[in-house]
Amino acid sequence: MLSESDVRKHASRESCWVIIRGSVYDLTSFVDDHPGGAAVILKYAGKDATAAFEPLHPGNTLEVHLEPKHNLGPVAPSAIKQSPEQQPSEARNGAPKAVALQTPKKFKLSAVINLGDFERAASYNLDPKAFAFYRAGADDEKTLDWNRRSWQAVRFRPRVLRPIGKVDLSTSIMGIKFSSPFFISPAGAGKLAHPEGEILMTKAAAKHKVLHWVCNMASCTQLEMAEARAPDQTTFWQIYAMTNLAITEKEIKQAVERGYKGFALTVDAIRAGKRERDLRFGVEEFESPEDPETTADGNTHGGGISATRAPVWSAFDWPSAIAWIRSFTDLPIAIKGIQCWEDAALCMQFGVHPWLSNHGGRQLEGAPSAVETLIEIRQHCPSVFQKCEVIVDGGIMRGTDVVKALALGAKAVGLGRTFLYALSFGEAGVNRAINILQQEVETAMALLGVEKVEDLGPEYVDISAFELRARL
Ligand code: HEM
Ligand SMILES: Cc1cc2nc3c(=O)[nH]c(=O)nc-3n(C[C@H](O)[C@H](O)[C@H](O)COP(=O)(O)O)c2cc1C
Repeated sequence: MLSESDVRKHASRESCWVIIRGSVYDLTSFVDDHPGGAAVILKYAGKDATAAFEPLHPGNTLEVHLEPKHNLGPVAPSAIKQSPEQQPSEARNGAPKAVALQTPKKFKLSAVINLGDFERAASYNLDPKAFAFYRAGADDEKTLDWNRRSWQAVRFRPRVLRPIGKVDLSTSIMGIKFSSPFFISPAGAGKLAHPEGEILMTKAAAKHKVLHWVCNMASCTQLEMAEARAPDQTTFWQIYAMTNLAITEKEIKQAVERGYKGFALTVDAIRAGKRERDLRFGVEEFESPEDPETTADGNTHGGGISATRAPVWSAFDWPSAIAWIRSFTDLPIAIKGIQCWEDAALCMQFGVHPWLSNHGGRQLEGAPSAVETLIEIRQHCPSVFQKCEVIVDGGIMRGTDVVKALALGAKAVGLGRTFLYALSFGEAGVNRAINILQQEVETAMALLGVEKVEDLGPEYVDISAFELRARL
């Protein structure tokens, strides 16, 4: 059986062994193919990576992505005792799988009265590294901030003295009826917030009949999340095309078999954005003498948990991407990461739905917010709204933001971070986030003089702030 000292000898890119769940893996040939980048793996070369690995990966990742030759067998029980300082903070706090529940909650769910409170709560309650991973945006995080502020720049044009009774939030999204026009956007690593991970989002979504658009980078498996569905619940699946397309193809086929009824292909992440919050955490740990070296060219290994995403398949063009995904399913497809009207028009041409998103400001700093892209489409190619369902996300913090998006032509409005933060309180947190949003949307529609989602239109909003910007 391999021992602690055996593993320690393989702590470099040239020979990289790690321990995960008591087994030794030789990742030397895998390091440069790792979808989360080489740096994170090299940081744990020669050490036990279980605590860092678990919350970020579905339970079957090792079986799906590694060949049997990578598994060198079990490690002797005494292997790799790290000092508390060397361990990742989640491991220091106790059980490896969850970060959030190991520390007493400082910010109670009962104190949460709006969606922004979930972020404040998470900043108190979550492990700082986990919070940084969720919160991070690219570069100076200006796009992340702008996503939020851009909804505020849209003003309402309310109508009064209209009889308003029950406000009906229900709508259909890609052919399926839901109780609300907002949904849980695909966002991974849910076990950083709660040990049960994203299945709790599926359960809360079932309770409220809202859409959970499940993420393929989730920390629960596709099967677990399918099994968590209520009998009458519909969920959709999000895809990254990985360099090993065969793996993604299998994933899509299984998603169809497992009853996912709609798909999104995410196309805005062929490289990872430079998320400096993550990098700073990496650098802080990196300075310990145990960590890998800064190389002569000034690069560092171990630069944060999402710093250098490697191989997402980046050779697709429009015809090949759509033909590829269409060869697996006739179900509705959205292309996630549309950021200009020309690409929205291409979605229309190829019979798919445009999902206006800049990945929550995590990718290209300077990218437009979904508001700006909605306005562009209205100006240059309004037929997109007739032929496609336009989906949006990014910076939605209020019911009023949802209503503004719908008025500008969106069919469905996603929220990413908010539901991850809410998940730190378990299913109850996600339930509360949905309740808060439903109440805020309901109030905003009533005050606007509208009873039904389909009655919202551009006459209810004033976008002159954006026209002024365009003229300058
Ligand atoms: C040991 C074998 C490992 C395998 C087979 C593996 C596999 C994967 C795969 C397949 C993904 C893409 C997500 C998915 O489709 O499931 C991923 C993402 C990722 N992995 Fe690993 N991984 C390994 C080790 C590690 C380790 C030790 C870390 C240390 C923290 C790590 C951190 C990450 C991160 C940060 C992401 C990206 C998450 C994101 O940006 O959303 N991985 N990994
Ligand atoms: C921590 C985190 C992980 C994410 N993971 C994914 C993912 O795996 N796939 C994807 O298409 N989008 C992913 N996103 C982007 C979200 O789907 C969504 O576009 C974004 O969060 C919306 O912005 P918001 O967080 O301001 O609501 C992620 C976002 C965050 C914050």
